[in-house]
Amino acid sequence: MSDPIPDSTAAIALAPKTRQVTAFRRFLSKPLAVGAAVILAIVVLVAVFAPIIAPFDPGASSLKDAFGPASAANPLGFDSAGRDVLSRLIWGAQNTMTGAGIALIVALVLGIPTGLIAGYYGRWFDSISSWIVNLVMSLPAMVVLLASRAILGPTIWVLMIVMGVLVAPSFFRLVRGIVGNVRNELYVDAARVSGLRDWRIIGRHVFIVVRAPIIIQVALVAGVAIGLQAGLEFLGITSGDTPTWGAMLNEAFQNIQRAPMLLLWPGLALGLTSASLVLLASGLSDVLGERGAPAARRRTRRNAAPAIVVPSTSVPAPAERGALLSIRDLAVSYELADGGVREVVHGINLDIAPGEILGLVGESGSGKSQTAFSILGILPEGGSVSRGSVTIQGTEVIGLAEKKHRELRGTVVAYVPQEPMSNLDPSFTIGDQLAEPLRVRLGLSKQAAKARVLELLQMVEIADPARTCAAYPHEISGGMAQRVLIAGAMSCDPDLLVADEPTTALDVTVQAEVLSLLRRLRSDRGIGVLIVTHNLGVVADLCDRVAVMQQGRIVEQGSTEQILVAPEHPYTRQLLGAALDGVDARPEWQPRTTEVSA
Ligand SMILES: Nc1ncnc2c1ncn2[C@@H]1O[C@H](COP(=O)(O)OP(=O)(O)OP(=O)(O)O)[C@@H](O)[C@H]1O
Repeated sequence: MSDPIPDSTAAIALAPKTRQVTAFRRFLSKPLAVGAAVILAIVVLVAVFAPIIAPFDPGASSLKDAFGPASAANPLGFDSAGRDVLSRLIWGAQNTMTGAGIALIVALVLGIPTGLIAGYYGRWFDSISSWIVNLVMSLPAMVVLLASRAILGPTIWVLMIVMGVLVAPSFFRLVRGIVGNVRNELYVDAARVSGLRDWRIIGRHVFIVVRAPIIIQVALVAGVAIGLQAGLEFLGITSGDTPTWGAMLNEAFQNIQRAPMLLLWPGLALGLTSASLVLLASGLSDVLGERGAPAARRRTRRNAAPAIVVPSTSVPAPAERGALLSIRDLAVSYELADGGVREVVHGINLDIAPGEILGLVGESGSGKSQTAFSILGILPEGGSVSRGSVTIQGTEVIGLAEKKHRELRGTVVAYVPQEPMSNLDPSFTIGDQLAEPLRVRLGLSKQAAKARVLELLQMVEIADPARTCAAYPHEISGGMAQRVLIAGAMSCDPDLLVADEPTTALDVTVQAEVLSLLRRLRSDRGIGVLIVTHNLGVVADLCDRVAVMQQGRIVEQGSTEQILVAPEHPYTRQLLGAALDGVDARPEWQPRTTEVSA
């Protein structure tokens, strides 16, 4: 069957490098930012090639030349010690940049990893690191630098390391804040469910989102570091031995009456460099800001509804456990803010045999997703399995070490989530995202993974796999995105597929196609499927058996035919009734009466 939405594929031809090119073009359209980048590039080149381009030794002095005027050999004249001003300015670029670089490197090394860990994991690491950061931020920087000078000596490089520690909190806070939001993105959950390790998820899916804001922050902090360094030198807090722009300013200021021009050159260099960094940061923030912002689609934390105790209905626990999936007496609980515990799934039993499709139906909040998450071992924070057993192919997964559970995810049990678009990382092409688990989990080479991705896309009936492979998520339709997620779930050839409302976000035609795809995968590959849905149409179309959930309990289960045709439990009847409510009853067929005129 071909994809009915060919329009999206047209856009795909533009795909992979378009974003970088557009960002670069957008940058070029900002004259101030481009000018600033050019000035900074010149300063950096001068700093790097200072030993080659400086005409004289910056420390060589000749008292007879003190305050000597400009000449062809010394275009900017001499300072109070008879040193060549141009050479000192050139070396000053190198030393000033090195000082700012040291502060930046220390700040980045301290701020980014801690911000990533605190934002991603939260808990005790976040509390402790945030406490330390608040402490550092509450310290007056100048006082700390003066104290450091007294203890560690007047060397500028040592003071720049201290400055790096003082500015590290700005990176920590930036990264922690963004990562805290991104960790709730569905595509991060999807990466977790596909069995990827945390460090890989952080490195690949999370870090990419903070990259742009970090670049902008680097430009701003570099300006601050240069300014502070110059301030320290100007106040004479450092030894002043190293030719830096700040040290030149200090020396010039002492002789302002006699040679005011000496202030001009280091002042101009500092002013131009700092202003360029600010302008560059602002330009970058315009250009990269849009890409850096995390997608606004987040999984919202559901509101806990008050617990309603309903009498347990007698659903006999099957005597034998299902060969593929077997759930016995599963209960899921959440910790409450007041220290109490709320049980949301109350001891359910379910079984799935290989090649069987089981529908888990029930109204919103009945516990369907909590059951699915328990199987996958991805219950949200605060939730835990409080009792019971879940086995997949005979392996008990409750209490299984996270490492072992991760090994099962993707290869034995895979997940097809509800919102296709939110589960794809907007920063990577479809091909990249599908290849990732193949390379990491199955150890395929780049080439082999690419070939397998094309096969997978073909398997889920995507019309032009090569184009889709090169497309970003925003360049494909919702139906294609759902197929891509199914392809991703099938990539490591699992035996059990857990699909959470896989058709809810799709229109009716595409829904039908996705259901037929799931049916075909079952018959071709013999996988078992647990499909979570509130749509009885999906159940009728796809499932062999149905379990009906109400308020955390399974109130009835049986074959699809039995549940739909002869439901026993009042709640099942109510569900069926609700499904038919709102549908206009079709009027009874009447033969058309045609009046024949005589
Ligand atoms: N993070 C959470 N913290 C506390 N309670 C939660 C949390 N997530 C879900 N619950 C509660 O668990 C119960 C079952 O939720 P679940 O998500 O399994 O329902 P569902 O049947 O899948 O509903 P839907 O069809 O709307 O997704 C609900 O009462 C919900 O309020």
